[in-house]
Amino acid sequence: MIDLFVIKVGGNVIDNPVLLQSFLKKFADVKGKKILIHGGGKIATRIGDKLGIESKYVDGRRITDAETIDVVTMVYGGLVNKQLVAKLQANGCNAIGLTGADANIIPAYKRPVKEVDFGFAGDIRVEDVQAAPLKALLDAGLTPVFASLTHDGQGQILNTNADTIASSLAIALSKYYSVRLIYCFEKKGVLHDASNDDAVINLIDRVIYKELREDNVLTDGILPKLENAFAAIESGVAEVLIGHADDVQSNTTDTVAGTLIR
Ligand SMILES: Nc1ncnc2c1ncn2[C@@H]1O[C@H](COP(=O)(O)OP(=O)(O)O)[C@@H](O)[C@H]1O
Ligand SMILES: CC(=O)N[C@@H](CCC(=O)OP(=O)(O)O)C(=O)O
Repeated sequence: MIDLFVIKVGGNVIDNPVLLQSFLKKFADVKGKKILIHGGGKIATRIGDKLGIESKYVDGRRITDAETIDVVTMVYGGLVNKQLVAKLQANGCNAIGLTGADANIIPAYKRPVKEVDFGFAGDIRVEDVQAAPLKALLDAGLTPVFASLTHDGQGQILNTNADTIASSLAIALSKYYSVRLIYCFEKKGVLHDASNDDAVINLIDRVIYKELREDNVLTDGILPKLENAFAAIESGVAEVLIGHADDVQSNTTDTVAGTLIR
């Protein structure tokens, strides 16, 4: 099988022009077939603030009411996606910007209201993801760049966590490719101590994950990231890595830097 790199870039990198520039150059230089996934939660929060629309999160997921879905559609699908595509083009990478609504690649359903009403937040059933149009774009030599938006098939855009989109696409594309899923963020990997950037844990399996959780080593966004990483590795994705955006290139080779998920 041909290799495919499915790479997600984190919100703290997108929000840092120096880190972002360096990441995009390295991403553009990655050899072979690749896909980029992004969110941009921090930028959406800032622009929402300017418009008087306050951002609320529960369990790391944004409460996406009617005003908020318009903000995130504009920010993720417009501003961030098109800026990333233009910057990749400037680096010689023939990128094409997409949301999950384009070519019906990521159908989703509105999260049912239980204790919390997340509004227009979309959950994905991996079996619904349409990998064939993505393969056609990859075969045409293009590099798809996905904003963290999906749709319900009835005309409604939904807001879906970018880590979840990355793992869902990686799983769906595993029928065509040997996929390496790489989560790039502003830390060198999953850390023994979140304040010590050098305390990288080289390998995490379910047993180690349980121990780390019991020891309260993992908090905030790293928890859903690891859940998405395990979902991928347990559903046919060949390799899953979590590492620094600056290490993206070595993480597409054998000289892995960061945390390997098994
Ligand atoms: N043990 C840990 N190792 C690495 N990051 C951790 C750890 N515990 C908590 N974190 C936090 O998790 C965050 C990553 O999650 P998140 O912000 O959702 O990522 P992204 O930027 O990719 O969207 C890090 O910025 C860090 O603050
Ligand atoms: C439903 C939900 O929470 N969606 C996320 C999508 C963006 C995202 O995941 O961006 P980062 O990877 O940059 O955090 C949000 O709006 O924050």
